[in-house]
Amino acid sequence: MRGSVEDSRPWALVPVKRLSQAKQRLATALTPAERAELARAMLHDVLAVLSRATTLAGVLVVTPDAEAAALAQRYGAIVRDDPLEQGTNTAVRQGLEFLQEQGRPGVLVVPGDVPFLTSLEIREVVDTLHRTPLVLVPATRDGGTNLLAGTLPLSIAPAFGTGSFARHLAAARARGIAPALMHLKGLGHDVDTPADLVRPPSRAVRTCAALDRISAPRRRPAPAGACLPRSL
Ligand SMILES: Nc1nc2c(ncn2[C@@H]2O[C@H](COP(=O)(O)OP(=O)(O)OP(=O)(O)O)[C@@H](O)[C@H]2O)c(=O)[nH]1
Ligand SMILES: O=C(O)[C@H](O)COP(=O)(O)O
Repeated sequence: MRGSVEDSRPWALVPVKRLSQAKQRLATALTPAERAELARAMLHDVLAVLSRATTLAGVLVVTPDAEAAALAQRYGAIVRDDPLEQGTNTAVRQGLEFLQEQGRPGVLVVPGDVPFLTSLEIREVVDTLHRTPLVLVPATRDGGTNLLAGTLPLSIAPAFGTGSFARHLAAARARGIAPALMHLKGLGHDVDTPADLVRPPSRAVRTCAALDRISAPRRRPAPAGACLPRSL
């Protein structure tokens, strides 16, 4: 694994479901092939940022999907299978167990659908993690948790799913922990519903390209501040 045992930097943990099953809440707007393409593009952009983050010792991807696993390995991530395929929390727990067995000191749990995250935001989260045992980044719109970071073993159990931010916050407070809450523009924007398909100014080039290809037949004028051109 990247990062020696003495390496005090945390690891990123990315749970990724089978691409063919991804983004069910977009089924009213996108075909299954388009949903898989978008999920793949978003994973690319998430891994591109995490793999370059010098504040992380490594990236662990937990997935049952062979294509997602191959993509993760191209970015230098460690991959663990997810034979159970029983949702985000089971996958995250498998990843946490693995990182703890490896003696890793900390983790950033990052879903695969936050393509607008930035390396600066990751640095800010890691810096904050030096000062507090738990960091939560809420989704801007839907009450979800777009990043959960903590020293290992985690002080709370992963409770991802609808309304997860309030659950994570309550679990921390029940243990007398005041987590650091970070409202971050990039990490806060996950792509779950058709309303999320509007793009912020971003260098998530693969996600933007996928959205362009998907929206081309339905093209409305690109919203102001759409993805920056590839050349930038
Ligand atoms: N390994 C693994 N990852 C999962 C599983 N279910 C969800 N995930 C991942 O957990 C994160 C949050 O998942 P969701 O938002 O619930 O799933 P989604 O595909 O993004 O969206 P929906 O299908 O609309 O719920 C994403 O990175 C998913 O890929 C699972 O059973 N196994
Ligand atoms: O909070 C969560 O469960 C994860 O961020 C996923 O949330 P989502 O299903 O709203 O993407």
